[in-house]
Amino acid sequence: MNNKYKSGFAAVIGRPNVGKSTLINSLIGQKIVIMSDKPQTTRNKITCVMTEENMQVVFIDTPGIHKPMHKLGEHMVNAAQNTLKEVDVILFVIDATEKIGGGERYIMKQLQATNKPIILLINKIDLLDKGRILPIIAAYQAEYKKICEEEGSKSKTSNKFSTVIPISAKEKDNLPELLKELNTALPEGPQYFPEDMVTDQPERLIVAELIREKVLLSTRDEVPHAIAVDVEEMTTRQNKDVYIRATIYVERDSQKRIVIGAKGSLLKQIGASSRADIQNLLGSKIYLDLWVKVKKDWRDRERLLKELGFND
Ligand SMILES: Nc1nc2c(ncn2[C@@H]2O[C@H](COP(=O)(O)OP(=O)(O)OP(=O)(O)O)[C@@H](O)[C@H]2O)c(=O)[nH]1
Repeated sequence: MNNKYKSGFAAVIGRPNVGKSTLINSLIGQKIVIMSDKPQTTRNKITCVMTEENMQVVFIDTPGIHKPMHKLGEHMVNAAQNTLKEVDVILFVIDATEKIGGGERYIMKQLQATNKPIILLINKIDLLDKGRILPIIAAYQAEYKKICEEEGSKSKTSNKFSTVIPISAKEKDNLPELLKELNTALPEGPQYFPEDMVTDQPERLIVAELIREKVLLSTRDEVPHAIAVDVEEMTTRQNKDVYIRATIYVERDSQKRIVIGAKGSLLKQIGASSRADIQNLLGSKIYLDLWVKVKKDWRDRERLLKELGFND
């Protein structure tokens, strides 16, 4: 029956750290979405395109929905809420090893207002005994029903998830089931993007995300999320080598000292590992010129947010 070509948009929603980036990477098979052990690292909406024989899915990797705390938080929340209105299907990812908490309830409150099909993905099942999965599914279904009733859900859909699939994004368990459900949920449509296209984000933004990931990984907890990376120049030389100049923005002098490290040692390390990843991504030899600058309270400056690409 399903032999018509399908295409459309799928939003990936979930609390920070539940595995959204890992899921997209597993599905698309290339490292393009920032991954780190720190929560809330996915700030840009990176759109990935997955082209299969029977469908093309454009994944919107939303920033984790959470309550606004400062301006940057508001941007993230707005981006995620707008995304919900534009898509054909919503993937709600939860971490099976964590109890349902305020974060999940907050998201479910927003989901009940949409009339889009919602696929609940119970992620990280590789960390659980099989017997523990069914009670988790039941708990989520009961909680969602309760929230829909409390909110007097006006949506046309029933107060149920369309489908629930236990998965392991890391081990790629049950991902074929997910593809099947996506195919059912998507409307008939053309292949919008060329087959070899994986993301529609400009390369500069991806390069900035890769560098940002390296800074977060190498500084551990010493430099919080108060960093941004701006790729100021990216030029391909005649011999096809690529020259990249990028600036890491921090909020305080002390953070600048940490990122640079003793005699520049940490910055060198960040540069080396970033270069390796970027080389992999672009397939060319990379010259990376990295700078660190202090911009105080940059999180609350609208203009700067725009400059750095957080402009929706
Ligand atoms: N064991 C296990 N770990 C997983 C799985 N999926 C993700 N993880 C781990 O969970 C952590 C967070 O994963 P991410 O993919 O960065 O999470 P995210 O939801 O994109 O996080 P934000 O970008 O902060 O919103 C990483 O350490 C992943 O390796 C899984 O299926 N099993």
